This record gives sequence, C-alpha cells and structure tokens, in this order.
Amino acid sequence: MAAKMNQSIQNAIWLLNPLHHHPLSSKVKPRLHFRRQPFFVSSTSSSSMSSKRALFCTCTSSSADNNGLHDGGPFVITTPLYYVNAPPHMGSAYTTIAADAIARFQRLLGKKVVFITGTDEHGEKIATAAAAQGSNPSEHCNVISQAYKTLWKDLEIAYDKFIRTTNPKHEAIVKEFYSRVLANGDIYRANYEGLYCVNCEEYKDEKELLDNNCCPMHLKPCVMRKEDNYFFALSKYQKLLEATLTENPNFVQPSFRLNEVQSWIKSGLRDFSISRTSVDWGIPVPNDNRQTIYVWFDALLGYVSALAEDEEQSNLESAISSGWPVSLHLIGKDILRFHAVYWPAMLMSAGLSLPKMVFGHGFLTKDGMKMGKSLGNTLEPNDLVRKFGPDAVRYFFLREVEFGNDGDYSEDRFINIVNAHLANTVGNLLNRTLGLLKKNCQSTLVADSTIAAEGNVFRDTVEKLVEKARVHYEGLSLSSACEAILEIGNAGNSYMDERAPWSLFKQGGDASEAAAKDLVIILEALRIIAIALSPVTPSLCWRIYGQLGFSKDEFDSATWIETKWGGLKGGQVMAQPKPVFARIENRMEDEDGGEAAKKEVKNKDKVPQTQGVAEA
Ligand SMILES: Nc1ncnc2c1ncn2[C@@H]1O[C@H](COP(=O)(O)OP(=O)(O)OP(=O)(O)O)[C@@H](O)[C@H]1O
Repeated sequence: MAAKMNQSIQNAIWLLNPLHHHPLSSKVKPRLHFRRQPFFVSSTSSSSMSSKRALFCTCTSSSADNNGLHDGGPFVITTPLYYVNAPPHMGSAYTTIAADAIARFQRLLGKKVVFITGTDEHGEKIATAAAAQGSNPSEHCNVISQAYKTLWKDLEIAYDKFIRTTNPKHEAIVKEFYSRVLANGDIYRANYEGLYCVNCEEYKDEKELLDNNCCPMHLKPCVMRKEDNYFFALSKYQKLLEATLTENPNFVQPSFRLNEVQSWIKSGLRDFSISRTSVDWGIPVPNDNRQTIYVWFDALLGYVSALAEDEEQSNLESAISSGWPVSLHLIGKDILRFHAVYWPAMLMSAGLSLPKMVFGHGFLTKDGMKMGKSLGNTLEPNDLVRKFGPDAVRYFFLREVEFGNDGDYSEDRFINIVNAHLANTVGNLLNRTLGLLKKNCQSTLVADSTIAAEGNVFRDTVEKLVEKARVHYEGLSLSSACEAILEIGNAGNSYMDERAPWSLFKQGGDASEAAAKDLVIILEALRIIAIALSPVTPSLCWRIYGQLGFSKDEFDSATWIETKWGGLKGGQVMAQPKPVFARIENRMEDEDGGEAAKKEVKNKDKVPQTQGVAEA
C-alpha cells in the first residue's frame, strides 16, 4: 500500500511535469544493443515545453460504466489508418463496419461522437507499390485513398473525419510531436543491424520468425538491414507501462489480449528506431533531411492530427484540445503492440493523455491465415456489397464473428444467416403483420401499443431483450447485441404463431378486435427492433421504420430512448407492406451429371410467403 502510494506521488510529480523523467523509468537502463553516437538536439528547449503540460489520463471505470469508455466527454473512436499499399479488402472493411456500429450506437445514446478513419500513406511499401503500378507515390496514394472513401460510402460508414497522413496539417503535428519527445530526452541516434520485415515495416527478433527468417504474418523472409537511425527510448517506459496496465486493466481489450501485452512488456522493451535513411517517401526528420520519420511513428499521430480543425495552421495543442484523448482505438490484433505499447510510451514522453481503451479484434481468415493485402488472400468487399447490399454484409460479419475472436468466411453461411435472420425473422414478420393489418384494419392501428401494459409477458420479454442488447453494445459484444435483438424477432414470430390473428379475424367480434390489438403489439416489437438494430443495419432499419408510418427525420433523430415500449399510437397509418429485405437465393444446380454441384446466387426481389401471409 505504502509502496503504491509512493508510486502515485512519483507519478503525480511526473504528470505535473512530464518533461521530468519519470522516477520509475530512470531506474530502467535502456538495453544497449546499439552503438550510440553524439547527437545534437533541436532548438526546442525543456523550458519552452514546460508550459505544455498534459494530464495523464488514467483509465478508471465506474460502476455505471463497466468498461471505462464513458466519462461524459465526446466519444472519440478510431479505426486504424489503413496502409495504402493496396486497395481495401474485407478485413479493412470489418474494422470499419464495427467502428461504425459502435459510433452509431453511441450517437443513439445521445453522445457527441467523433469517428475517425483514414489512410496511412508514407513508407517504403507505398513507394514500392506505386513504382510497381508505374505511378508516383503521391498519385498512388490519391487513388487508393479514394478507393477507401468509396467503399466506406457503399458500406454506409458515417465517419466524421478522414485523415490522410500526407495532409500538411499532419506533417506539422508529427514534427511538433517529434520535437517534444526529443526535448524530453527520449530520442538518440545509433547504428542498428537487424532483420527487417518490409510488410510489417518493423525490425523483428529472430526468435519470433519462422524458418528462413520468414515473418509469421506475411510468410516472406525478412532482410538483414543496417542503418544509422534515430531511436525512441521505449525501454525507459517499461515500468511505467507495466504500472499503467496493472492499474487500468481495461486499457487493453478483450481482456485476454491484456495478458499478451503484459507478457511483451515483461519480456523487456527495446528502444526502436523511428527514422529511416533508405526511405524518401516520408516526413523528414526535423533538422536532418537525410532521414524520414518511421512510418509508424508518423501514422499513429494521425489520430491526433485528424482532430485538428484548421487545415492551414494546425498545431499539436489545438488538435489535442479538439477531442483528445480518444475513447477507443479499434484495431486488429496484428497492430496491438504498436497501439498498446509503443503509442502509450510515445504519448507519455510527449506529456499527452493516453487513450482510454485499445480493443484488438480478431482476424477474418482464409484457410486459417489472416486475410491481408500483402498475402493477397483477400475477400473483395465491393463484390459482396454489389451482390448482397450493405446491410447483409454489415450484419453477417458483426453477427457471425464474435467480436475479439477470429472468424472464417463462407458464402453458404453468409446466405443462410442473412436469409434466416434479416429476410425471415425480421423482414417476413413485418410483411406478414402489415399484410394482415392492411386486409383487416385498412393499415391503421386500432390502439396505442401501451395496450400491452407493464407486466404483459410479451412486452416484458421485449423489454428484457432490448436492455440485454444495450448492455452488449456497451461492452462491445456486437454479436451478442445482434443476437438479443434477433430474439425479439423470434419472440414476435412465436407470438404471431400462437395467437394466429388470421384465424381470429375470421371469427369476427371480440376475437377480431383482439387480433387487431395483437398486430399493434407485434408492430411495436418491430419498431423497437428498427431502433435497436440500426447501428448494424441502418438502411434496413430505416425501411422498417418508414413502413411503420414514421418519417426519415424521425428515424434520423431517434435515440435509444425510443426503444422504450409504447411508441406506436392508435390511428397511426402504416405504409403498404413491401419486402424490406430481399431474400438471397442459393440455388444448387446439378448441371454436370452430379459430379459437382454448381452454386448460383441470385438476389431476387421477393420474400417467400409463409403461413401468416398466405392466410391473410
Ligand atoms: N484479415 C483481417 N481481419 C480483420 N481485420 C483486418 C484484417 N486485415 C486487415 N484488417 C484490419 O486492417 C488493419 C491493418 O491494416 P493494413 O492496412 O495494414 O491492412 P493489411 O491487409 O493487414 O495489410 P498487410 O497484409 O500488408 O499487413 C488491421 O489492424 C485490422 O484493423
């Protein structure tokens, strides 16, 4: 306890003056596997920096907030800034879809949200990729960056900021940040020789490589490189990082990834080189134009420069005051080390607050290998969107892959899931109910949905499930959130089947009145689904909401409060029933004498009739 208190005091001293070396870090000797060279610092002095203090953000959690993400400020969420060595693939889309769903959910909660995405455009791989296309790096970046923007539009990604690391405001901020770290005594110059993976843009430890010094991620041999570079004194931050993670275990999520990060740190942090002599396509090192800043040291700062409002005169301080720190860095597990180790240490060195959480999700895989641009084993998101539409693509990956774990894609599974859940459970229920309402009630609700009073079993079920979905969204369990919402649809279908309103209508009198009320109750459940599922399938949910007689403005301005039971009013006129989600047909044709089944997928604009509709 006393030791902890002592450490807190030491932390506090350091926090008040981040330029003062942290007492813990000073006890840790950097590993000297480099030959240091005399090095002359730039003109930024410690005293001029001391006014630029920053509060070290501890990632505490409260009882109302079990994952530490919510503290009353804006909710700032980022995707990785994707590397423009090649166009986006389904892996890149996966992170962005998840981030979009989380951002939309936070907006539903009434939060001010800043959703940041963008492209990482410097480095050796980009220059090589451009040359391979017969292009220059700048043109190449424009083309690929635009491909990302186009895909995000097609996938209905509602980002707030798109940062390109070739943007001049970014360059200014990177240089300023570099100078801060330099002034803090955390940059030195040394020779380094080691095995380098160009695809990871990272020096590797021999022990983490496969035979023939192959990178385990990219399956390509690393090359021996010797460079005279500037280094960041990561090792100085070892103890401080350890303490940060111990005190703020929510910082790295899911929790099993925290162990991974803690064991990297425990195994000993090495200083890493933050400049390259061999790469022209990058931001020049301040005061040394012969070197460019290492692409990761540059790219991570994109999360800060994205916040800078002023394109012309941006500086670190103004960017920071526009929303830093980030609430959630959403990334794939491949870049966890950069975000959960390098980045916090860099921020500590510059005296800036840490992000509140880094969530490293799993991989979409193909034959067990990470789908990636460098391996070229990617799934084309444009094809999927063209064939199946954005709602189906968004829903499938968020529902099917448990967020945090790896997941494999199969077209059959894709078709089965979206047909069963979106076309049948939700779409068909709406269509059946509206069909009955049209035939028997002139498409008009006979009562408010509060006719199902508190304590009504069906209403209770819906209320419990929607609350469950909220808790899952908050905890970033996106698949479980979808599952809970779909359960509402299942409950609605069971209610419909048990009550069989089509036959009650035939009886007339009280039975007919009861059937009309049943329809109101089922439609209320569908209204709640339309709000609750909107972070995942925004267009589909709007189509549902629209058919329930609401305007687009009402849909766009709806908040999570609208998931409370009681939103439908007697006399409200529903739209004509029209299928809201086209069923995908997967026709197995045996065209060659039974030797191989040929699959043809057609997206037909029809929903099969079920008993309820047929009876209606
Ligand atoms: N297979 C995948 N599954 C899930 N997310 C992925 C996948 N591939 C890329 N991503 C997302 O993109 C990020 C990496 O972006 P990057 O632009 O480096 O793409 P990449 O395809 O992994 O590149 P490369 O194959 O060259 O390493 C990951 O951290 C993750 O957010």
